Amino acid sequence: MVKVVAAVIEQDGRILICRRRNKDGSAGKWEFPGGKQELGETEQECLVRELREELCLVVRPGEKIETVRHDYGGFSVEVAFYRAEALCGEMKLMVHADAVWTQKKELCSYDFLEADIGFVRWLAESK
Ligand SMILES: Nc1nc2c([nH]c(=O)n2[C@H]2C[C@H](O)[C@@H](COP(=O)(O)OP(=O)(O)OP(=O)(O)O)O2)c(=O)[nH]1
Ligand SMILES: [Mg+2]
Repeated sequence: MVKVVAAVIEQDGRILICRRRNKDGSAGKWEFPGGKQELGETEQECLVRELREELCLVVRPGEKIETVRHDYGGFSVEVAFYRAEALCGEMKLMVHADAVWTQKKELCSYDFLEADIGFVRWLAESK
């Protein structure tokens, strides 16, 4: 079971989502920025590190919204979705093909990674 932490960064009713590069697994799918938790690292530390590495953003982790387990057939993941606040940094795409600040209600029109689909539906309906 691979443990993954992902960030839900909301600003002015919009949420930051990122598109995976074609060379990655799950090519071209949309996701919340984040990545695999390293040994000896807390979930919050992982979130801060991943957002710095992937987008050059300094974030402050907020509440854990939900944990989702998903079997991709061959490997399974446990994704912890955290709210996060972007403190500073100019966003720069280091690993993703694209990033979009989407309206919450438009979230469902993006082709997300399988593990995220239920969560995305819930988030799109949330206030
Ligand atoms: N970042 C992220 N990964 C997700 C999400 N949903 C989901 O199933 N995953 C899966 C895809 C990957 O199999 C795994 C970790 O993804 P990752 O590619 O971001 O890991 P990483 O940043 O540490 O990258 P790497 O060092 O392994 O290249 O979690 C999500 O919303 N965000
Ligand atoms: Mg990642």
